[in-house]
Amino acid sequence: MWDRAEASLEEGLPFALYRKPDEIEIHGVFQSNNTLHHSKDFTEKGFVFAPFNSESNAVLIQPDNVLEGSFRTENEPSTKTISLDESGKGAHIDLVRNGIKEIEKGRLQKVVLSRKIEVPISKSPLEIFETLLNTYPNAFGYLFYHPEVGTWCGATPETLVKIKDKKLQTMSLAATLPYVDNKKPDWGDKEIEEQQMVSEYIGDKLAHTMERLEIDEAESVRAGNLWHLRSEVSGTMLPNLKVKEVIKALHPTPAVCGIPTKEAQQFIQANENYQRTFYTGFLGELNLRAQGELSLFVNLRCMQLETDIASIFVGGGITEASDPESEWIETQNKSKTMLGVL
Ligand SMILES: C=C(O[C@H]1C=CC=C(C(=O)O)[C@@H]1O)C(=O)O
Repeated sequence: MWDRAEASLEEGLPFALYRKPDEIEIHGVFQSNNTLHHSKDFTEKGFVFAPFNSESNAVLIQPDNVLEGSFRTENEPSTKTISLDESGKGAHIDLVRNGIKEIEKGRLQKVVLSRKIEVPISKSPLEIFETLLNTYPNAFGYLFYHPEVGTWCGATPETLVKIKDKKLQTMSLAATLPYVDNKKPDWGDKEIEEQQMVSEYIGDKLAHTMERLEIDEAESVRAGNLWHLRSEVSGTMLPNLKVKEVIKALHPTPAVCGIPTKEAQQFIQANENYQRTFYTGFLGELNLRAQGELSLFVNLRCMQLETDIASIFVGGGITEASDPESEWIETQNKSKTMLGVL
């Protein structure tokens, strides 16, 4: 599979390699020509790669060749010290301040604000992906390539939605604290409220589409060097509900956009200093195992790889209680996830 991926990169042919959280199997979806396909309504078969902007088309890698293999994780001792760069601090703090002002005016309840960090790289995409698989066994780890889209990889902790036999699973994931050895996180009111907003939003959005819907209590989950708060959400879809409607209800969730969605999207578009493209979009298997079965993840803790440069994307949820300096530190901490594999 690795040779095939290497050859596809050389020949400019699209593919996706991925490993689901806590699994050992690696899957490869390879397309045998370089056509840029899109998914119209998520009934197609393949690997989907969708941008943040829900109005734009989702890219589809057609499964001309599907390969499976296993990957034995070697726990690479992390000897590396990650040096963090303070450039971009002023601009990010201003962005967060503007977000808080907008919330105080009552136009928004929450908004997720992000930035891009560019770093030089010397490793190949496959070397980076191998380190990523070794470093983050609990995440959804992927390497995506399309000559017209670029090369992306990531280790995301967030499921957008899994559907099988009309049974749906998703999650409300928000709030961040750094991981400290042998210590449980001590969540403050800001974080608890931030995650509750996401749970309530998902509940409201899905309620009318489900026969049954359960939202579990929030629990602390570890994602690399970070802690998050997560509630598992599960339900049974109404018989005639289409997958497209479920995705429309869920993407973009307030874990990556905000509340209300449209106003938060407009604020992000007008105020972030770059284009998110595929960061905070979603990706994964579409009808590959059976029609109506999918396994999609939110594109977080990710980066776009170019020949000598990687663009790492990091953001955080802003509420009225946010402190700009802490939000800056949070994005610095989040950047360590990808910096650690370069
Ligand atoms: C937007 C990101 O994280 C989201 C997911 C979990 C926790 C988040 C937070 O604490 O703000 C964010 O909502 C990111 O990692 O770039």
